[in-house]
Amino acid sequence: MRFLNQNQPTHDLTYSDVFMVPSRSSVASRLDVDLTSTDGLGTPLPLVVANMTAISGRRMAETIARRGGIAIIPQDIPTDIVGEAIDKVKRSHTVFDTPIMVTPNTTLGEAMSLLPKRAHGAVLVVDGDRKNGPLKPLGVVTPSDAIDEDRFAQAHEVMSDFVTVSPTASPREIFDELAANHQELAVAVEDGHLVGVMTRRGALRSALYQPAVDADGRLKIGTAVGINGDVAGKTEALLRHGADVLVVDTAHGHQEKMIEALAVVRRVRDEVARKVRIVAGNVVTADGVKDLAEAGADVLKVGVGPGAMCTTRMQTGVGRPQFSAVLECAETAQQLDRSVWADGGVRYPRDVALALAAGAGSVMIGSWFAGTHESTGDLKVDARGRQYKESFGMASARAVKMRTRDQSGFDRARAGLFEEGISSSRMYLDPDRPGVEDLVDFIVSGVRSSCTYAGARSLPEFRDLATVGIQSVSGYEEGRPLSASWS
Ligand SMILES: NC(=O)C1=CN([C@@H]2O[C@H](COP(=O)(O)OP(=O)(O)OC[C@H]3O[C@@H](n4cnc5c(N)ncnc54)[C@H](OP(=O)(O)O)[C@@H]3O)[C@@H](O)[C@H]2O)C=CC1
Ligand SMILES: Nc1nc2c(ncn2[C@@H]2O[C@H](COP(=O)(O)O)[C@@H](O)[C@H]2O)c(=O)[nH]1
Repeated sequence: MRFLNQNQPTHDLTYSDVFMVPSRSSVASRLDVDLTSTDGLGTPLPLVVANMTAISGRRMAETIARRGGIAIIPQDIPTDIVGEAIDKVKRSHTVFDTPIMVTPNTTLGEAMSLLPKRAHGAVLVVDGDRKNGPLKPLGVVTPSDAIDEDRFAQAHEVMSDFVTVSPTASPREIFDELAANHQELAVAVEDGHLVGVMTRRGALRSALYQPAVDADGRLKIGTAVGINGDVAGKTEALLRHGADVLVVDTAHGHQEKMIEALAVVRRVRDEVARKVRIVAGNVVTADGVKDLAEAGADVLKVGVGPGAMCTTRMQTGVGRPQFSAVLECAETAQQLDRSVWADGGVRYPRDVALALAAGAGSVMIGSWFAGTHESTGDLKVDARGRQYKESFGMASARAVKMRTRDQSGFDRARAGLFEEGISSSRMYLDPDRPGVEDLVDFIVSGVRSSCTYAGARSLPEFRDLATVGIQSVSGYEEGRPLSASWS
């Protein structure tokens, strides 16, 4: 990356402070751009879902991995539950989605309450015990099946037929089959047993994206470890459960306790002999990168204070504008043969592109993904009828209370005084992009386009070729679209 007109910045910059200019390009199509991450994880997309309790669970992990990214399960979740989440993700199909399933006797009211958990807009009625053995799909229930029906009607009484496809059908064949039948959801069945579902849009996505898979061809998932408590025991358990990356995470990553924790995580990883990448943070300086790299981190997580749930900068005055933090840390990491994740502050596709131009190997997103069907929270509706999910920061009093649940009442109450995050915020679902895959489409189309503007076919090329300028507030404002006339 270079600065336009050789203008070296005289102060640190946020994503909003910068822009990129186009360069002469030989890349004819945005589809010619390879967005494989450069952090050593090799995920087909450079996108990571932040380890935040309100956001990252197994539905999120499965969905994002199917499209090429990876989710990190937070450190506050009990290890056995994390193990179950890993197991479920690993057993998920890499191409077909997991449907919401109910038994034939489930009430319509209950079936409809489950609908927002996934973006398919349908609930599948199945026969069989989903814990033991194959399931037989019987029908689907959609909101239109529910119109004028009693909430206590049973699913088998209101369900409608579905389009059946073979698991070996191509996305194009499935799309065409659905279009010919004026249907939205296909059910993949093999020997009468359920394999998964695919919507028309899912068929398009399957043709555009590659799943992020491990050496055995199963979907990837990462987990976080804190620096307190039984770091060795937790690390070993997570590795044995099958975690594909370990994120050693704390607010102030450049502290000696982190360096000690990293040594433990690295030792256990080598003993268990699973060569997963170790990510550690958060840091924002070259010195932080050097110390954590020396302590055993493969990837450095960069960002103090840019997060949407974050009160650190207002509480402490500590942090650093994120574009400059990523740029400096990525340069140092590259010299040490390491990589960085740009963590926090991403609100638009442009921010992802700018983080990658600054040298990030992948970009971590939290709050933006909170307002989606796949985040962990329950869907709520405000007084104006807008759908939202509740989100909260991992250093908020709410999260601290959960994290310290094994401590005494006194210690918990004292820890709660040191909050540096928002305990409750509303993340509204965008009616045009209510699913995390809709946001992935939005981000990926933007980033592919950024790459072709720079003349880059891959992320290493993008980092080399991007030309970045510094803009005023009015420069940024000029780029914002208007939803109404200006006079
Ligand atoms: N990226 C960011 O800007 C931030 C991210 N977070 C996120 O919140 C989550 C919780 O992190 P965290 O609060 O570190 O909780 P942890 O449970 O990981 O504990 C942090 C440990 O570091 C010690 N510590 C020393 N100095 C600090 C400091 N300035 N801030 C916080 N802890 C300090 C704490 O001791 P003691 O409590 O006794 O002081 C405690 O032992 C993580 O997921 C983290 O990524 C939190 C804040 C900022
Ligand atoms: N200072 C705080 N930072 C937090 C808290 N919870 C999470 N985070 C950080 O934010 C990013 C995600 O950023 P976003 O803008 O995409 O939401 C996350 O990975 C953490 O590093 C918090 O309570 N306080």
